Amino acid sequence: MPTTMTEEMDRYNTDILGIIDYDGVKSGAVRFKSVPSFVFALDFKVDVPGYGTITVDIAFGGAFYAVVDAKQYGLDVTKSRVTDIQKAAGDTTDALKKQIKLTHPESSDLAFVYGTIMTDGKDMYSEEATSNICIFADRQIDRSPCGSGVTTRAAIMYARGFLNLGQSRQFKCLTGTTFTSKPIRKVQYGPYDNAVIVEVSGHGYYTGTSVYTLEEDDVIGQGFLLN
Ligand SMILES: O=C(O)[C@H]1NCC[C@@H]1O
Repeated sequence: MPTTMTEEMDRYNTDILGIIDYDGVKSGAVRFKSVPSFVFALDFKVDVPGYGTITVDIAFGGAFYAVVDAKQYGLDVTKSRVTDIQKAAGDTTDALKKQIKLTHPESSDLAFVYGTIMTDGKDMYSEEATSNICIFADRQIDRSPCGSGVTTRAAIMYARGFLNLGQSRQFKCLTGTTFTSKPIRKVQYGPYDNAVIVEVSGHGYYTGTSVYTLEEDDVIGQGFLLN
């Protein structure tokens, strides 16, 4: 039986793969392989009104995120009020949208800052988990360490030489949920020769089954476009 994600991908002849362990009774570990992930800018200075000049890394791990040590705002991701972290991160995303133009090698519609990930600054390798909180879209707070977020963090750690191919790092968030993120393959992606495919794993739970139907005369159900 295949034992690594790469072997599984070869087995199914696919580039996209999510795997859920299931013993016939109970679900278990869940893992997926990311899209090509890459660093767009390291140590980018952004002027965030009310906070001053903040230094962020910007990278893509399925979406573009700014990754920043919460200490720059006088905050602590394990102790500060979540609303304070949400405001600082949201204001940073808003400021970046005005102060940097992003590009993506394949999809221009992905070329925007989707969120800001506040971290404990523990980027250098450790067997201990590093904590982060991801504030994304319209200032939503992720209840998990964020799949695309820990992909992004792994791409940055790889680029900085803090994480090697095949080396796992643990990420946790306020709810206590932990994800593992591991760069598994270096790839060339557009102009990025240091892009990586990242494997993210966590734990999944079965929540239910739905069956959807489209009746023949359901015209709206077929989709519509308002403009
Ligand atoms: O885990 C993820 O990647 C998603 N959760 C919040 C941000 C992304 O949409």
